[in-house]
Amino acid sequence: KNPNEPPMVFHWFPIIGSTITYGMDPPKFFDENRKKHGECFTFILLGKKTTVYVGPEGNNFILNGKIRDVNAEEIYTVLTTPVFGKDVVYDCPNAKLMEQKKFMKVALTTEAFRSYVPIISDEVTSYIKRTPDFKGQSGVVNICPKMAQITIFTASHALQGKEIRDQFDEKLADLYHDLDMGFSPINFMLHWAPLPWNNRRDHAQRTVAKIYMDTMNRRRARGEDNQKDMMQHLMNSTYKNGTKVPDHEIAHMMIALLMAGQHSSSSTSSWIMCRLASRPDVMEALYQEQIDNLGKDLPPLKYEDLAKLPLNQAIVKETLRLHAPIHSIMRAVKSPMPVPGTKYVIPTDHVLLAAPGVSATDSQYFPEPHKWEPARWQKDHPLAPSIVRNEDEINEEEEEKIDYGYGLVSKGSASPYLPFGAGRHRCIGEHFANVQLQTITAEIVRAFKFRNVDGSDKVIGTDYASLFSRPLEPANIYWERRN
Ligand code: HEM
Ligand SMILES: N#Cc1ccc(COc2ccc(/C=C/c3ccc(C(F)(F)[C@](O)(Cn4cnnn4)c4ccc(F)cc4F)nc3)cc2)cc1
Repeated sequence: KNPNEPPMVFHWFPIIGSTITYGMDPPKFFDENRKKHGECFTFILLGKKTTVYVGPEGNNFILNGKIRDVNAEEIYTVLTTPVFGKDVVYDCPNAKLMEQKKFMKVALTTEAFRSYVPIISDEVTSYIKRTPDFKGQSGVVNICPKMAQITIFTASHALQGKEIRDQFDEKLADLYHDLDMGFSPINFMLHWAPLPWNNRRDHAQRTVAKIYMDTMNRRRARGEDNQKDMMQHLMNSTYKNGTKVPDHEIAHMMIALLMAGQHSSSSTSSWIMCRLASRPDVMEALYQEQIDNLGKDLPPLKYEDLAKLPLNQAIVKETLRLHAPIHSIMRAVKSPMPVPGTKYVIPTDHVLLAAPGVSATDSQYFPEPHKWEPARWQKDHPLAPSIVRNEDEINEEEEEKIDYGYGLVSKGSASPYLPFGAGRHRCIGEHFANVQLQTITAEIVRAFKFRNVDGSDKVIGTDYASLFSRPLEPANIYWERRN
């Protein structure tokens, strides 16, 4: 029992430690141990001493840690590099990742989002028309695979461009599935194993990268540089040391963006649909909000309309508060880290684990924290977060911002709501995700009324076994077409 280290969670076996209890239900594991040991405690995850530090202080300690103290790529590269490809994201020095994030973020402009809204709307409406599961006037559907389909089409078309999206129908869909099989927590441990799915993953990675590189060569051969999509922007980008971004790195960044956009949005949009089915009253309020603000003939959605639908925006915010796709953010400790206000010094053989979702469901910040109540994000609502009146206000007014090389990001050290992380590794896809999710939600609300099959307000449990927490399957929803 070392007084200079955080308390250790009791466990019977070495190696296994608390892996199963944590892996089955991370939020329950965090809550139980926070009550026993306080906000900072250590447990054994697959043989690694893993120190959890929750709450705004913990989020700040880990997410705003100095680059000489905390390291992301050492933990994540075994998972991401076989799937994305070499020399990008976690397979390069952090300074290079910061430049890559700048390139990616610069291409995600308001002007680009203006063009994405009609694209996403069309993908949703045409999908609803052509898929057999939505034939007829009403029925029951297992919603997760449908949302995965809708998100892959919208994410690939908007983020990757039409020529890539059109290849998605045939071979890319299967290749994407093989790539995806490699994206699982088991590969944190078994990434090296010549398991059948790891061989398929490697073949898929090489094939998908080749599709991107052939597309780039075709564009050059035809002198086409007018396309205003992500690939074109990356082709025109140059690192600070003067070298142009090599084609294989462009292809690998495109795969990374596709994986990020797909998993986070398909999980979040599935949760949105499950939550709407549990609250038909909210779905009606959303429909009425569109009529009140866009006119009863509901003209085709455009980017500017999204800002006129505050409840629609709050749906995404509240769903991410209860269902953040990334429940555990991890860092390797590179030099002993004293924990302010305690006598703990975290040694370099520990891994740090931040769990922003813990403070997002803490009644100290959010009254009735487990109630899905999108209206709480509107001013003066009885359940409005006391400290976080509205996360944007905190960011604009009081919150400190720092530029790590890809634009100003909030430290988020005061905020108990950080579904997109904070600090150096903060998400650059937040605005794209909001445009995509709000557009998908608004189109689904126009087309259907949802309710739970048993008419209750219950919501399905969470599957934590995959990399991104998502609804347990099947998540059946009763749908009825609005005529
Ligand atoms: C609801 C949607 C999303 C959520 C909740 C989300 C969440 C996050 C979180 C929590 C992080 C920090 C990870 C860490 O600190 O280790 C992150 C980083 C990142 N995300 Fe997202 N994300 C979403 C969508 C996207 C999209 C659509 C893209 C790309 C278009 C994207 C690209 C990235 C990138 C490039 C990083 C930086 C990783 C790093 O710097 O280490 N994300 N995201
Ligand atoms: N027995 C057992 C047993 C034990 C344990 C468990 C569960 O344990 C854990 C522990 C940690 C984690 C971490 C999730 C994690 C981290 C990084 C990434 C990522 F890097 F991939 C990402 O951030 C993803 N991202 C960002 N924005 N959108 N997507 C990203 C970044 C940049 C980029 F360009 C593309 C990206 F897509 N993805 C996911 C998940 C589960 C289950 C069972």
